[in-house]
Amino acid sequence: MSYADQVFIQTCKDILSKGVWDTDREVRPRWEDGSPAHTIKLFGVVNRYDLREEFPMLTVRKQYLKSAVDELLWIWQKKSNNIHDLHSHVWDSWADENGSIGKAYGYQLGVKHHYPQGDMDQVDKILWDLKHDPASRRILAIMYNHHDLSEMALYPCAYSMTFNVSGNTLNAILNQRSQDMLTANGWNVMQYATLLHMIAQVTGFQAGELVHVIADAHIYDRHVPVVEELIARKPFDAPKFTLDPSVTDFYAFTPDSVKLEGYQAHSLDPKLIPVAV
Ligand SMILES: Nc1nc(=O)c2c([nH]1)NC[C@@H]1CN(c3ccc(C(=O)N[C@@H](CCC(=O)O)C(=O)O)cc3)CN21
Ligand SMILES: O=c1ccn([C@H]2C[C@H](O)[C@@H](COP(=O)(O)O)O2)c(=O)[nH]1
Repeated sequence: MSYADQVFIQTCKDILSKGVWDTDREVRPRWEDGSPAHTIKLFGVVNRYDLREEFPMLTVRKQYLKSAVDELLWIWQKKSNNIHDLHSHVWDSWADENGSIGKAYGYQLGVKHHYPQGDMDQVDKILWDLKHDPASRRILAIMYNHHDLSEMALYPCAYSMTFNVSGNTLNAILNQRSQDMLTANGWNVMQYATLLHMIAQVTGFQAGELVHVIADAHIYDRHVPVVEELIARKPFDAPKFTLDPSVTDFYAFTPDSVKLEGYQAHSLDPKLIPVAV
């Protein structure tokens, strides 16, 4: 059984059995028909994935790794905030008439800051530190910039990634303030596991643990029956993940740099997953 399935199933069971509904409150997100999208949530979920053991990928529902990696590279490599630079439609509902999602995600990672080593953005600072100062405990990127929140279509959810070296191993903590379990838990985990593999490869480390800290892990009301069906399924084993070993420059990765072997997964009709906006 894929370890990511085990974690997903347990987290969803915990949310459904111990979670708290927000039905008595006003909430921001809406369904397509305009009704409020309520959730049941659990506060403070921490999941650990050891990338040396296996790649964290769901099999209880088929996932599209290349599409997820395309969005990851849109943020971390292209540092774009425009959906015209994205090959999927996952951000369409939050874009303005020019395709912009405002000063969120990729925009924040593209802003240059002044450091003792020179002016660079947060991604290049991470790459510089891992190459020149791997003992540093200050290697992180953060997109939750209060100064610019009023100009973001959606406030960053997966908002910070902290890198930390132990021996030859590169570990990371993904901080996420809000997680839509059905739409994006598997999606975000495989994205940031891939990022850890990529950054480790180009800085000469072995990818180790990804620790995923989620403040508000929730299941939307209309997703509950789908989640109940998914967690009753019998998972397959995790696929084998490989990253093109010839890539030594972070900016040379493409979605085709990732490969999966032996990925077996249950299908799920996308119409069953409406996304609350
Ligand atoms: N309510 C909500 N949940 C989210 O997960 C979410 C937001 N809003 N707003 C911004 C982004 C958009 N996200 C999304 C939206 C849709 C898919 C999605 O439909 N994924 C499909 C594959 C899509 C494709 O490959 O083109 C899937 O099956 O995983 C994934 C992430 C995650 N984020
Ligand atoms: O990468 C992402 C982006 C977004 N989400 C989810 C989490 C929430 O359900 C919504 C955002 O709504 P807020 O009211 O701003 O929390 O999007 C995700 O899970 N992963």
